[in-house]
Amino acid sequence: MTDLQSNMESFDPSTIRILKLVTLEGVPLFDDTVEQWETIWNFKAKPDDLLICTYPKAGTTWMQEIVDMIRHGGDTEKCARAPIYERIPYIELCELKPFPSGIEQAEALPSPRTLKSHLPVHLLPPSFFEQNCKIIYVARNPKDLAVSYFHFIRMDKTMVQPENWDEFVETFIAGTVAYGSWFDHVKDWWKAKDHHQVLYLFYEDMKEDLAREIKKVAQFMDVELPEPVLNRIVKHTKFESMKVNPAVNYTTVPDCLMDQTISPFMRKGIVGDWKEHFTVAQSERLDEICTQLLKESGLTFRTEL
Ligand SMILES: Nc1ncnc2c1ncn2[C@@H]1O[C@H](COP(=O)(O)OS(=O)(=O)O)[C@@H](OP(=O)(O)O)[C@H]1O
Repeated sequence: MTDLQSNMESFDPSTIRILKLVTLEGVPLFDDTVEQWETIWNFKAKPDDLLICTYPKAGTTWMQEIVDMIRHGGDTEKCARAPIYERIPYIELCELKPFPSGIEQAEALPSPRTLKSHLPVHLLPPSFFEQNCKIIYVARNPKDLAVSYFHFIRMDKTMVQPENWDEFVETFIAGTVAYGSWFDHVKDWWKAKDHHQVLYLFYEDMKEDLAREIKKVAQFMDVELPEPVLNRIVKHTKFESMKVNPAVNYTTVPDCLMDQTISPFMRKGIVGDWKEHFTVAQSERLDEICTQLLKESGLTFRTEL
């Protein structure tokens, strides 16, 4: 068992508090992140760091496991060495003392490191760009993402609970949720790919043809993937496999922090679940706003396959 896991096991539930959102340069972030902002902003990325960046609930964990499998030649045992949040630190996370912050975890890792962030482009520590680090961005259509975010918040005991789905949709569209406007996030990272080493991928494409998207990731990482290794990675990172894998499904996090009886972290893993949640009016409104806000960017999203 790793130190972090034994810390998890002895975690004192009475230390949990609900995180407030504090706006930093137009983006609501968790208060602990903002308190530690100077340390986060001054994080020293190394040239061989690989960053996985997403708006929350876009398929981060999925990409984390794919990258770790590629780095380890498809060796599933090596990828079970620790939970995903320990193998790939979430750099701006610094809630929950006495756990180490994302930065402390990153600093303790040997290179080459893989790191996770949900930060928008303008808040990413500048060293990632100065060091010309490779960045993989995963985007997901806003309807399925909003549904996933809603259910995640319901089970995450450190987040302010929305009244109900209708209220959540409004806050999501208004960008008053953690990490701010989804529209700005996906658009700004889309623009960033023209100036930096950013591989921009879509959750829906991964669902459509996982092998094809894994090959793109491996090529970006300059790793040759022999067919049997690719097949192993595909099998290991399918939703059905990840759902029952304790190294990625967050079941190692105590229930008092993430109550997966309310909603599992690996919930449905599909494209189109939004149809079970959005009213026709909500769906049409979001479509309209999307068309308006994304039209100049050329970015389009698929909401069904
Ligand atoms: N392998 C695989 N295939 C398909 N879908 C997958 C997979 N792994 C994770 N997921 C789904 O991704 C959603 C969680 O998103 P994130 O990992 O980005 O969450 S987080 O921001 O890191 O908390 C969450 O989506 P929903 O099921 O729609 O809630 C997960 O189920």
